Amino acid sequence: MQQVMERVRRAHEAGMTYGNAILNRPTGGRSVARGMSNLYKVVFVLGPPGSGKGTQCALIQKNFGLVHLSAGDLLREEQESKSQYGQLIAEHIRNGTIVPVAITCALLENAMKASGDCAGFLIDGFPRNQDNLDGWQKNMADKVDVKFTLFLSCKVDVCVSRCLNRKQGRADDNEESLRKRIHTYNTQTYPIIEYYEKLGLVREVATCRDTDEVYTDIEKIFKEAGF
Ligand SMILES: Nc1ncnc2c1ncn2[C@@H]1O[C@H](COP(=O)(O)OP(=O)(O)OP(=O)(O)O)[C@@H](O)[C@H]1O
Ligand SMILES: Nc1ccn([C@H]2C[C@H](O)[C@@H](COP(=O)(O)O)O2)c(=O)n1
Ligand SMILES: [Mg+2]
Repeated sequence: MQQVMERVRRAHEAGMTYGNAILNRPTGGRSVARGMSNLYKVVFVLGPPGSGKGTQCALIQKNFGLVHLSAGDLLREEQESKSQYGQLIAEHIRNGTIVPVAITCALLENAMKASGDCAGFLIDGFPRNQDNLDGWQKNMADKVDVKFTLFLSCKVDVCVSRCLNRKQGRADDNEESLRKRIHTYNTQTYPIIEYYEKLGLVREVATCRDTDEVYTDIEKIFKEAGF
């Protein structure tokens, strides 16, 4: 994981201020924007913790050639890479609160720039609150073409049970963190889904079903969207 972040870091040229520190941010290498008519396609993937975002994104990536970027995974990698933001990120993850967008948006943009050619990006777990949305609009809106938001809906008890049985050693897969993560989802993330819904940009798929059944519905959505 550290190697991935190092590769991403080497692509950086300029600094981005955040608080008293600098989070390096790429300006060189391949641009995210590929001309006015050829912007990278982006699909946001949102839903409660454990709804199956990572699981379904892996299938979409495999079958449609979009690159899966999980904001949570990028933050965990950044934390593990002895980043100056490691402690801040760890605290947010444990408390189920949302890391300031300057960090997350820079990680996402860096990862996009470091990716090879692809059909687009699946941005999993972002934008997760108003701060995420504002930061994205400010820094990325004119560089990408957001096709839609895939909303994976699922009952809370099923989500919690999946996370508690996930066994990936995540610091936040415990009952206390999950309670906080669900609260953050309900109060901060769901309003973002409602925002995209008002724009006619939400495609909802219920995920309290077998993985294959869920994916069949998702596949139709991506085909209809021209992927
Ligand atoms: N449809 C499904 N049926 C049963 N188990 C599932 C299903 N989808 C995912 N899972 C399992 O539930 C757990 C959580 O799935 P996943 O990691 O994809 O969720 P997530 O939405 O990315 O969660 P988080 O927001 O916490 O990262 C995993 O162990 C996964 O294997
Ligand atoms: N946009 C984001 C995405 C994630 N985080 C932090 C806080 C989340 O609870 C944690 C885990 O995310 P997940 O892997 O469940 O998608 O990562 C954030 O602060 N901002
Ligand atoms: Mg996930």
